[in-house]
Amino acid sequence: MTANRPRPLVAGNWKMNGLTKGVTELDAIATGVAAGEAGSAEVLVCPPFTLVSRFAAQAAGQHIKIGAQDCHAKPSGAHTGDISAEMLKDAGATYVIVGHSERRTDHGENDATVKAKAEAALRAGLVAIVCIGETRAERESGKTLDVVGSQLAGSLPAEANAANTVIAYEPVWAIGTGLTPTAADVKQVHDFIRARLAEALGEEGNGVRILYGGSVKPGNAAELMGVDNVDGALVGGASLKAEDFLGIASAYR
Ligand SMILES: O=C[C@H](O)COP(=O)(O)O
Repeated sequence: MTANRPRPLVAGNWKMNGLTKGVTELDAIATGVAAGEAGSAEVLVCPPFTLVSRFAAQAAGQHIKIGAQDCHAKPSGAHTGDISAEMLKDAGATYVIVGHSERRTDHGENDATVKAKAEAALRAGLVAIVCIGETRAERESGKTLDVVGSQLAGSLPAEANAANTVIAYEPVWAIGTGLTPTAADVKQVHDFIRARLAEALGEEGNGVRILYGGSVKPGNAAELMGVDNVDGALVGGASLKAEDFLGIASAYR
């Protein structure tokens, strides 16, 4: 384990899942966190846009944060169907995920787009969770560190610091597949990201949280969260059920 690790963050990305009845699941998560099931970890739920305001109201006064899954780079304007970081802040969000591989693939987002969105998040007073990660073909051709390094350099907001920016390393091939890298592979990439953050941000880079994401489940969370420079998890499918999500967060109990 790394000395002086930052406070871990366990974040749930609900993706395009969740209706208003999801409030009961959120309550169950909040109840578990209040009972100490997440230990020292900060716990965040990122529902779809439609639930951000409702969840933020529901989570008020509880030890749980609410975030969103994307934002537009501009604060307002003629952008039909888009949501700005300022709107998310107004709705009660405190975090926003940017550059998830599903956004990069489905919406053609590149590093410049992601950087602009991360900077919009900071402008609005949100914490940006910046996602990076290699595809299976990139890993198999030995390009993982090149890809991750290039995405990090291209996506990191100019004013990044330990309080306003989180990095999420998500190998694309591990998302929703049940596959995960070995602990040694995760360590190699997280150590590399830490070194690059320290180069870019100096001492501040040592405090930036680096999450692992991709098929994190209650059964593998303790091993993955125990790896050096893994400061928490970005969880997809397993964040939809309070019991599973708390089972992951309990790695920090
Ligand atoms: O944002 C979360 C990741 O895409 C991981 O998703 P997953 O836990 O369903 O593999």
